[in-house]
Amino acid sequence: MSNALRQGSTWRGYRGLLALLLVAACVCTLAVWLYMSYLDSDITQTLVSQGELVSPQPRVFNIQCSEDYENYKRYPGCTPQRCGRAVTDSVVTREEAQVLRRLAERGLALAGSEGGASILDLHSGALSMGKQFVNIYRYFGDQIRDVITQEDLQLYRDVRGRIQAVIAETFGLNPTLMYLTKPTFFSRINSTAAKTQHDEYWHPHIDKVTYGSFDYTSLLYLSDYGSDFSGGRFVFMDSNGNQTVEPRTGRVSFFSSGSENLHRVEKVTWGTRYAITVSFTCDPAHGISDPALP
Ligand SMILES: O=C(O)CCC(=O)C(=O)O
Ligand SMILES: [Fe+2]
Repeated sequence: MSNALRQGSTWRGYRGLLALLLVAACVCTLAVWLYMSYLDSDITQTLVSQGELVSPQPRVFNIQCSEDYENYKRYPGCTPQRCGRAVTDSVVTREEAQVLRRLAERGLALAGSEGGASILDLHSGALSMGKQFVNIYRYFGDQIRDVITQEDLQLYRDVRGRIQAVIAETFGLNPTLMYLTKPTFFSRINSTAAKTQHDEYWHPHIDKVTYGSFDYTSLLYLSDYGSDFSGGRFVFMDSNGNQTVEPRTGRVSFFSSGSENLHRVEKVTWGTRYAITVSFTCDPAHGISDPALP
């Protein structure tokens, strides 16, 4: 074989190998990309499960505050310097949560949404009724005193105060510079199909955007994931995956309300889920007083 011929076939061999390598590299890249996007969409970690007891200290997960805070007015002693999320089972006892749950049951039994999500806001008096809301204080007048007692309201105030204290301690805030803000409400969720937008509790959202005044959100759970209901886990949606909190009677979950804590609630698939949303603002102008009977 002449030299030129030999060189030509060697070159063709190289070209073939190169093409093969290129195809292999492409396939590898595609596989890695598919795997990464699969992981991205499917990583769900349980932050705290229903069966655990987080006590005596809250379990705290620090996260970087979002840049949104640069656009908000700062209130020293309250505006988040540190952001994050935390869960504690030692701020509200199971017995206290059961008293509040019975209050929620009695209140919501007065009416309720036609769809699967009803709320009762003791501060404004708003109660879901059919496809809308009524004001319990106007609609039921003095009869409401049979449903909501002074002891219930005292318990709400106590619990609110303790939640405020644990949030302040966890995030290094001055509790006297945090104010309860609206809406503060009991929620009852079951698996009935939504009838109006008010029933669509499962959409991902940022509390600071949805509610405006919120700086710190807390949720007090009044029923148990797995035994009272299924679905209905709380989901923090992070860019690298989801983290869930499983509701447990008496469990308090709290977090900074900015976009670092995008979240949603899974659809409830059976049973009934009760919770209370208790939130705080740093802006005294958005503060409200504790719920009281008129
Ligand atoms: O009930 C929950 O777990 C969360 C509700 C919620 O995200 C909200 O009220 O903004
Ligand atoms: Fe929320």
